[in-house]
Amino acid sequence: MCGILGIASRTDEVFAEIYDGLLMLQHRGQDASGIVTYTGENFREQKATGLVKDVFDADDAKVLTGKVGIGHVRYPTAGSLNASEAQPFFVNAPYGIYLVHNGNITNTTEQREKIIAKYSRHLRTTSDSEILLNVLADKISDSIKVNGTADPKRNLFAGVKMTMERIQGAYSVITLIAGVGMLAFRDPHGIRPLSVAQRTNENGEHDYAFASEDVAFGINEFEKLRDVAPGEAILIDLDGNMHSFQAVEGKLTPCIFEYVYLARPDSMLDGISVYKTQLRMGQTLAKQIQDANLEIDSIIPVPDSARPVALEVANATGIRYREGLVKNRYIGRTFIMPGQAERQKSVRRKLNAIPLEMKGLNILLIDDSIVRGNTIKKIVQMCRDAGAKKVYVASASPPVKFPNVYGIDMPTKRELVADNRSIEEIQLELGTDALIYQKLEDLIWAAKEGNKDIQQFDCSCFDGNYLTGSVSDSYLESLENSNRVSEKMGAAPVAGESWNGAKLATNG
Ligand SMILES: O=P(O)(O)OC[C@H]1O[C@H](OP(=O)(O)OP(=O)(O)O)[C@H](O)[C@@H]1O
Ligand SMILES: NC(=O)CC[C@H](N)C(=O)O
Ligand SMILES: [Mg+2]
Repeated sequence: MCGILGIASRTDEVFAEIYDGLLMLQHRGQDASGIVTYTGENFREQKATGLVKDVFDADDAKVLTGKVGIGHVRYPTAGSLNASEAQPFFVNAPYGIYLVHNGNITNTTEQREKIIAKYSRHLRTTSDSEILLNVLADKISDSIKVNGTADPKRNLFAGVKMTMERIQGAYSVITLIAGVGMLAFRDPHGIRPLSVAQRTNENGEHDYAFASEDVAFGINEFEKLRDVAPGEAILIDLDGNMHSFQAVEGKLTPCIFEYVYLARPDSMLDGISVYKTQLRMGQTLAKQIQDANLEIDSIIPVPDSARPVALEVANATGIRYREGLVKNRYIGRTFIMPGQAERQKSVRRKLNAIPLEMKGLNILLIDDSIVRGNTIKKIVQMCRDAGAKKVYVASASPPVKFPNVYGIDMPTKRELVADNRSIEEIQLELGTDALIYQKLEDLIWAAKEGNKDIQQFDCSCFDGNYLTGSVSDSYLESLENSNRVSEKMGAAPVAGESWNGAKLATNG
């Protein structure tokens, strides 16, 4: 997952607005940040590895002028960690296009070959997003060849349609196109979120914004219009008019893990409140906890993301809720930190047990998910060290058993603690006195209650069902061996080098 944002406004303060909006999306990616604005003549770009607050400064506000711009916060799920893969990406023809992407493209190998062999393009990085941009550019060019240059909107929409027919995987995208405007589109399954918002100035004119989560709108006084439909493209032209086009037929199957962990609780995605979904997850989990007949003195959430679930479990079971773990708020999200060693160390830096809530007590820890198991394993030990008598654990989502290929960093099966283990074996591995997982049907119910029109969710990390088509073993292998290093080295690669010493393609 990454966070993407775009604003087409009538004021010249778009850089500051994108900056503020990206801060609201920081939880979606902490590896790199980037913003590009368009002055009407030129693009102005700044991107680097790091958090939004570290990548941009007051001088950027002077340089990145213009009324329209797009931004990105990255959490790498394909390609490498290298700074050259920070987004937005640029291609200079046709028009000059900048692109930001949230998701993962699953047929990159064949698309890479086609781009190079058929269109004689050169790719500068190992990023799937760069491939997506180049396919889009090729397809818009193809349309220009057939239809001429007179109607850019027609060429853009035709280009998006052909791109959607060629690209597989998950993609929510915003592009900035010289002389034309801001174009956004969402894959035909709508796996990753994307919504559009509007605000009206005193002259009755509209500004528009796109964002991964609607929580990014309020800070700039935008009001959400709706979610972008799966398979839809929306263009905001440079005169501030909005045009929509259903590029291909879509069927909404959003990623259920967004509601478990990725999105902020104060966001609404595809008509579903993340917070309310988490409360409902608490209701269903409570039933299982009651059925387990454990003697529990207190329910303790693993901060932050498990709090709403734990609160509702406590309400439903009548067992007291206690804050027994204190979070150091200056440490980032651990699950999305690259490198296994880094993740493990950061759990210890991040959370600390309150002995008063532990000594001689039977506690039930609740977390939203158990992925690699690093977080909960460390916490269980920490609680025992602080004097807990029994440490039970409940996960608000089912066992994560399959790689995620749609933009969440769960690339390899074998690094998942639930891979090839029974619940008893996982319990043993994590060192808990009892282990309870949410049932998948309960999780689906919790999300679906928010929007009964949604027939199906992408639950692939729980059930291995890849809705965009079967995912080849070679693709999974390529993700596993990608230059993101993941847990292989336990650390980020030296600039210009991958985990196995091969040179990364940078700034070629
Ligand atoms: O099993 P693991 O691989 O350790 O990953 C699972 C943990 O990672 C996430 O927390 P994280 O610390 O990223 O963020 P949070 O503070 O928002 O909960 C998630 O909420 C779990 O606690
Ligand atoms: N998590 C994401 O959405 C990442 C986008 C893209 N696959 C990248 O790795 O940069
Ligand atoms: Mg957590």
